[in-house]
Amino acid sequence: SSVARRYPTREWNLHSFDIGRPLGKGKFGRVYMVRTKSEPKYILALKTLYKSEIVQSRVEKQIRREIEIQQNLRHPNVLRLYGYFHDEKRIFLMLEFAGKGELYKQLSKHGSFSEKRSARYIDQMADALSYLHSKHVIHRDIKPENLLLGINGELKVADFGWSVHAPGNRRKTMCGTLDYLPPEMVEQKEHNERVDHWALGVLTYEFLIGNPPFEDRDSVNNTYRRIASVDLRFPITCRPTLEISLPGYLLKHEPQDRLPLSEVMKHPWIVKYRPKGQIRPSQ
Ligand SMILES: CC(C)NC(=O)[C@H]1CCC[C@H]1Nc1nc(Nc2ccc(C(=O)N(C)C3CCN(C)CC3)cc2)ncc1C(F)(F)F
Repeated sequence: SSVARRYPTREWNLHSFDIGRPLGKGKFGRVYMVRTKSEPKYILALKTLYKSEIVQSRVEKQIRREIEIQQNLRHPNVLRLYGYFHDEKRIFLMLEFAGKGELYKQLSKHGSFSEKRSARYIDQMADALSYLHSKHVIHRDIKPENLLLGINGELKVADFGWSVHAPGNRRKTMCGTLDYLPPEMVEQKEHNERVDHWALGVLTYEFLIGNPPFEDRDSVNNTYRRIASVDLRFPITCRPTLEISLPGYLLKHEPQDRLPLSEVMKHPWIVKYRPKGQIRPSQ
């Protein structure tokens, strides 16, 4: 854009920052809380990626795509990537600092979330996903570990390492949990942005119940089978009210049968817990 031409991004380097406390370990290196030395003093999260590890895991293309995609995104529920720089050994991502940290830590601490908290997170997720899909970006890796919390507890979708421009056909082998994979990815078929609708259904279920719906801790193959057959079961103890119905509309085998995100945001359970007086961009 013309703005970029007039204000070229200034050269950033490690000396531009005061390094604060480590926030934890990312996939390819540590994450630090940092502050810019020059005014205005910004607090950021600086994510370190070791080039050697990126080359070894052959994910250079993925990292490049993650940077290119996330740098162009602007949404309150999507973690900002302000810029990046590198030295001979490392790449540094200048990311938005999420004041309340990692959502999965809250989930494991509480076991599961209340209806109100779950509904508010899912509402924000649906908003973020409809924004991403409007830019033809599929996240493809929605799960609690990839969600952060802003200073006011607002949800921030992060880690675009697996995101692609739709439609996608993943070639790399997946790592990490299978629990969030939809049938079409388990069956290695072509997939589209509806994979994120499926993952939203898994996320809703896990927030409310405390574990993902198709999990089988003992057998990966059985998890595959349960996903492919959409073997969805609700614990007898669960409250047979509205809140359980949302996963049922998203966890459909056929991608086109999954509830559109605009409908998720109008679902009675979501509307019921939306903060009063909160306006939503009209879908
Ligand atoms: C999505 C992705 C997969 N995940 C990540 O990248 C992880 C890897 C390591 C940290 C996190 N990355 C980020 N974390 C924050 N904020 C943050 C994190 C942790 C705490 C926290 O609870 N402690 C320090 C606690 C404080 C209390 N003590 C006891 C334990 C640690 C507080 C704030 N902002 C931005 C990022 C980002 F993403 F920009 F890098």
